[in-house]
Amino acid sequence: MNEQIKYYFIVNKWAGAHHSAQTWERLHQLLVQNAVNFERVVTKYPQHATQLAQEFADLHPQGWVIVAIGGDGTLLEVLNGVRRSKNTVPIGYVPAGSGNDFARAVGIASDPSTALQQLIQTTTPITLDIGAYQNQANQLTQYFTNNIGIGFDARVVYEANQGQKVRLSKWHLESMAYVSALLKTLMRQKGFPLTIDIDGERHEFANAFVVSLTNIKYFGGGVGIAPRANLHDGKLDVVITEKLSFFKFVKLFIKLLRGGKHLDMPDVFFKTGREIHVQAFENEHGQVNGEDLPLQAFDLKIWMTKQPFWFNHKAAASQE
Ligand SMILES: Nc1ncnc2c1ncn2[C@@H]1O[C@H](COP(=O)(O)OP(=O)(O)OP(=O)(O)O)[C@@H](O)[C@H]1O
Repeated sequence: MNEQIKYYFIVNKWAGAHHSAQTWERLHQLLVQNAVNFERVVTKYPQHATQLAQEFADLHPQGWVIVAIGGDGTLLEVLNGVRRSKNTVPIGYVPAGSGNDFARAVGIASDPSTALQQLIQTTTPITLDIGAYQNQANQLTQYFTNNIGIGFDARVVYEANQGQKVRLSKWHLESMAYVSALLKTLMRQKGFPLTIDIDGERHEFANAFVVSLTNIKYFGGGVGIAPRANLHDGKLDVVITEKLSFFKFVKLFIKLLRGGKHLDMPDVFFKTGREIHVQAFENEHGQVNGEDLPLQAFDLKIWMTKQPFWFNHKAAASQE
């Protein structure tokens, strides 16, 4: 434990289909038992974590770690707040969401109490790749730890978020919401025209369907879309498929679930790159870190940058 470090916990009690509130009660007890020096704040509305993180980072340039407690969406909000600050503050993360893909990718324990122990035993920050993007519609620079998706995966997120997830969570069946969203999207999502420039090389797709620009191996709660993703190489992994027949899609999905053999299929486009410009010319669903982006004709510039995080180095090294 680094005695000099203090922790500012930003708790999203709405994450994990509201189970995060109980998780925080357990974590709070552990913090008190371990005499950890901390403050905490609870988010009051969506995007509040961004404001809280920015304000705190502005006032506390040194000696603090800002810790997101929630899912990948809460981590995303905290990251964007920290990046808006004039100070560089390391980010910690305790997974308490439904998907928790970032934790899975970097080796943070899925059990929140164990993840908290890992956090408070950390002594120095680790710097990892993150993605930055600018939507040409608003020119605002935003950041992500996990991935951006356009089309299929984004629509699954959108469909799953249409209320069923929270309703089903009462019986711990939130994964059913994703299965139902997946089937619905498979039937409804059409292919769309897409142009992508990867480090200056142009690729065109008449019928894009799955478009994943990813910094980590997983999306959608543990689906290994990019098994070769590396958080130290300064590159994003780009995985694209066009609309396939139902049987080809099932074949792809099986390969995907069986450890990433899908990248070798001729129907799958895979490249890595540092600077990406992606344009979809029709209104499509989008997602970033599992959060809906408004339906739009996407025109995004994406590049890589670095962010200090606060977690166990050994766990991260095993992801290289
Ligand atoms: N007080 C609040 N009231 C309502 N929504 C909130 C509040 N605070 C945060 N949120 C929203 O909760 C949403 C869910 O967060 P998050 O993604 O962290 O959890 P999750 O969806 O359960 O997990 P995962 O993304 O890992 O599957 C985010 O969109 C966030 O903006």
